[in-house]
Amino acid sequence: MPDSSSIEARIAKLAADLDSLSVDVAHDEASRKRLMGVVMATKAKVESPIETIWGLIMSPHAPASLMVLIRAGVLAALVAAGKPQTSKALAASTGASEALLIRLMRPLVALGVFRETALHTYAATPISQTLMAPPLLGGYQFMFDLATRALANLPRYLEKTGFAHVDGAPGPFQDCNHTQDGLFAYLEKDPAMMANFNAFMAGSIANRPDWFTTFDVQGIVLAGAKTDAEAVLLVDVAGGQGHDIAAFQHAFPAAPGKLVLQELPAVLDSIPVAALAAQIERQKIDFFEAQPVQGARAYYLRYIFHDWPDAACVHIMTHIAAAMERGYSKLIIFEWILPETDVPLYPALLDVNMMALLNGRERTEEQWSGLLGQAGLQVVRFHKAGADAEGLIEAELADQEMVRP
Ligand SMILES: C[S@@+](CC[C@H](N)C(=O)[O-])C[C@H]1O[C@@H](n2cnc3c(N)ncnc32)[C@H](O)[C@@H]1O
Repeated sequence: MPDSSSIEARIAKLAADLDSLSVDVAHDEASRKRLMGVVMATKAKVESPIETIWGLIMSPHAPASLMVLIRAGVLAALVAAGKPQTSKALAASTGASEALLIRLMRPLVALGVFRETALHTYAATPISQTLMAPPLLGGYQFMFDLATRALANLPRYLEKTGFAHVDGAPGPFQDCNHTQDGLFAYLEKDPAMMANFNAFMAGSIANRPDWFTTFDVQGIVLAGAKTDAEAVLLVDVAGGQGHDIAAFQHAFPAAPGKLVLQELPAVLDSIPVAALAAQIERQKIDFFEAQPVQGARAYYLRYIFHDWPDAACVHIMTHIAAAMERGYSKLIIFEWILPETDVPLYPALLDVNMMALLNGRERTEEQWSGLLGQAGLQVVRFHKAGADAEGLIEAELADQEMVRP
């Protein structure tokens, strides 16, 4: 057994190496991710099972504390101040109890969300400053209020169903909110939370790259696209407030054909007129009804199918298939393609999130092929960007006769 002084010396050397490495990888995303993977894998080996279990049990407490400070206006007040604030001053400016603030600040200071600069005096950190960005602030509130509530209810709900697979409404979300509504109908009745959700979707989630910077858009969409005035190049089906198609238009200003953003009426109505370039046509739709654009080069859907159980996905896909031109139109899906084994933590967690919130799911290649097949479509190619990233599923009308809705 190595003596403890040599172990101490090795730990000190490792700490120093990690410290300098963390600075060196700060601007090299691939190396930074690799280092994070190594650190997490090492943590899992070094941590005792009891520490791991206790970490899981205690993990909701910090997000709840932070949510209170967001709602009470403390986060915004601290970030806006740009300098340390006492608990007394924060309590006076927000109306929250000073004793409450002091208690909730403790775990967040321990996690580095805020900094304690003196007794009961706090300052923002890069974490709290970053959290003020609308996509993150909206996303945090949406996820905490709706997803976390549905997730907390998941065990009780599943116990009631005899642990049946979640495959449609009513599911955990309906059960904990005592509603028949799905998430999107629910959001329509809560405009403030819908604004949080739309801001969340509009931001590039966790700095994920756009599909057109990762995949071969030239080969998949642009090459062979029709150039006549009426031709539609790309339909962003359920594209939120248009952030994705706007970025596409910005990246390919000379691409031939029209760009169409389709969404539910309430979402389209929430987009200011000047927010999107005039070249982007807006169209109100319900994707459970007939697809109004016939024969587009590409029907693009990002983060749509994981929101829905299989039967609903086939329904949506069947309507798109009915509008596609054989040998020309493509269905392009930008979502996770789960590996069969060793699924990375983030998409594995997202799958559980989809179950609790939307009765939806993430899918493997085999599951994607099965769904598309039921809608009269076939996979041309699964384009992958690594196990820890979303992939692009390129599909076309299947060789056999198309299924009509
Ligand atoms: C998870 S968001 C994805 C939005 C966007 N594609 C993105 O990646 O940011 C799902 C979107 O589906 C839209 N949606 C839900 N039900 C719909 C329906 N029946 N018809 C059309 N859009 C719908 C929602 O309004 C929401 O913007």
